Amino acid sequence: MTHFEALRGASIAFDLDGTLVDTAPDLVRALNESIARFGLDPVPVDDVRAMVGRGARALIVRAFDRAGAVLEPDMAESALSHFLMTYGADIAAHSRPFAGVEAALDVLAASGARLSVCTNKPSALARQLMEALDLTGRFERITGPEDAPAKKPDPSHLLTAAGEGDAGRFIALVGDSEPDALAAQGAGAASVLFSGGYSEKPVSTLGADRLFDHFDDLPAMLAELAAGRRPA
Ligand SMILES: O=C(O)COP(=O)(O)O
Ligand SMILES: [Mg+2]
Repeated sequence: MTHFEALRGASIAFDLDGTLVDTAPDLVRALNESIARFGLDPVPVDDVRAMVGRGARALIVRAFDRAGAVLEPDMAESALSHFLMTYGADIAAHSRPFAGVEAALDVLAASGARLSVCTNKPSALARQLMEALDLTGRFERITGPEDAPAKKPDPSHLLTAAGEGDAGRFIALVGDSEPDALAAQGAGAASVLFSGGYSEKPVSTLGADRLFDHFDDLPAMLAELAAGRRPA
């Protein structure tokens, strides 16, 4: 297997929804069941892809905004708890890692990189999904929004996910949307965005250090960035 020496000791954090795993089919089912109770029409899956990334509550708010419907606070609580329950009841019916994810993680791990998850998905659901897809053991840490001082785009989320390590080490966040790019930039880390994920805005407008279309290209891209950032 290929090894990339520049990645030894690097901390590479991954976003979950829309980056490691294509979760939209299960998210859309739970979202549509939750909003149907308030008379809202179903949101098509492609629209949901542009609405994920800022957490479960934001997803509900965006669905109401999209329908031009008023969301009272008690309705928001009820829709959110229904969504969390429905989604958690069958979290990985159709959700699968994107093509090439496991192979890319193998190369990064073999290169000595330390891997973590940095997600705005509620922590318990993130852990449940990772278990269901047998991905947990590949990561040092799964850091959801409840595990950090503040969630993405706050850089403290990425720094919590990256954990302790040498001060000058290479840190990157591999994500798919604006909160990922901003968290990486705020932390002084490299931002690498997947073009096949979920983003409200075109990923090319988010100021990322690199964009990639397929996970096969990711390890070499990270290695090149890490080599460039190495202190002389
Ligand atoms: O659940 C969300 O809204 C976002 O999750 P992500 O940070 O893994 O993309
Ligand atoms: Mg995401």
